[in-house]
Amino acid sequence: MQVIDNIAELRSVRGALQGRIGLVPTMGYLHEGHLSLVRAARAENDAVIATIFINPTQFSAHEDLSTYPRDMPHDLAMLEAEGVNVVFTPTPEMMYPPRYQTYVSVEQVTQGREGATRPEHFRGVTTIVSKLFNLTQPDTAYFGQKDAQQVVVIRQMVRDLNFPLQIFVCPITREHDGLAMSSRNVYLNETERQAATALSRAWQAAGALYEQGTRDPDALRQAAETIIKAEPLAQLDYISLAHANTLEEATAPSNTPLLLSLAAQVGKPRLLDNCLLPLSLNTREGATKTLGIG
Ligand SMILES: Nc1ncnc2c1ncn2[C@@H]1O[C@H](COP(=O)(O)OP(=O)(O)OP(=O)(O)O)[C@@H](O)[C@H]1O
Ligand SMILES: CC(C)(CO)[C@@H](O)C(=O)[O-]
Ligand code: BAL
Repeated sequence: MQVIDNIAELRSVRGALQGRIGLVPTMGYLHEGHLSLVRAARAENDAVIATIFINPTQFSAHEDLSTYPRDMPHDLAMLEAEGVNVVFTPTPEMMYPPRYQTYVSVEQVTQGREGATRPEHFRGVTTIVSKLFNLTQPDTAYFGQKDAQQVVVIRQMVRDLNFPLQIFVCPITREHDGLAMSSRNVYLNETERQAATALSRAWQAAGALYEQGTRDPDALRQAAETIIKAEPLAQLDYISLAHANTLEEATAPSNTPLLLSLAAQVGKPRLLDNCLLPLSLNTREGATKTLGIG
């Protein structure tokens, strides 16, 4: 495995790679969720490039950029064990040198949900992901359903800017009790860790109602909200029930694929979770075929 920390070397190593290239962009502090992306990329490509970069432009001033968890030696050992060919680990100064002034903004699907609470976030994500696509020129790039709005935003960007690549979406990898794996789970103490299961219990309640035939969007949102509100350590940020292709909020009963997504603060971290409805869509194939496919 080659670990590369500068752009010139990355370009030269990329130029020498043959066949189909899969890209897995991450912010590090890797867990099984990240590894599920790496394994999919490994199985479907001739070479895999992973990136580890805590991208400052997607954090607002009050967020946890300086304390975001880091463990580069452990991350590199995990990626090596998975058979990754190249890991790119740039510095912020390399990606955003002095006088840097170019940003990529997707205008509509960035609104609401994560975009409401983190107004600068997606501009940072689409900027860095564009740069990583340009530098690594992958055939396929892998993202997690956990950040479902991010998938929709990136797919919109790929279509609009004609990036010649395919996006694959991997389902959410969970702890045994349902909590979605996330690097920020490390911030949870024991009591908060228990309380954090409210997020998966919330979408499961809405999912069960949906499977029993309920289609009223407010009733589905309400089922999820009741669970979060019953957990004193969880502070609800939003619950959204939206069309999975466009992210337009659902206003009427519908049998087309929906995304129920939610965010809540539990102690220090703000946690995300979601499910596609019908629940049978929460697979790699289901998520790849529905999220952000207009
Ligand atoms: N539990 C998970 N299952 C599947 N994919 C995941 C999971 N967690 C993260 N990913 C995906 O891994 C990629 C890199 O994510 P990132 O490095 O931000 O990890 P994270 O655990 O989501 O961190 P954070 O705690 O900051 O949300 C993203 O495409 C993300 O959606
Ligand atoms: C896609 C990404 C690596 C861009 O910094 C980040 O937003 C993430 O880890 O989901
Ligand atoms: N996976 C999302 C990255 C972030 O929270 O900035």
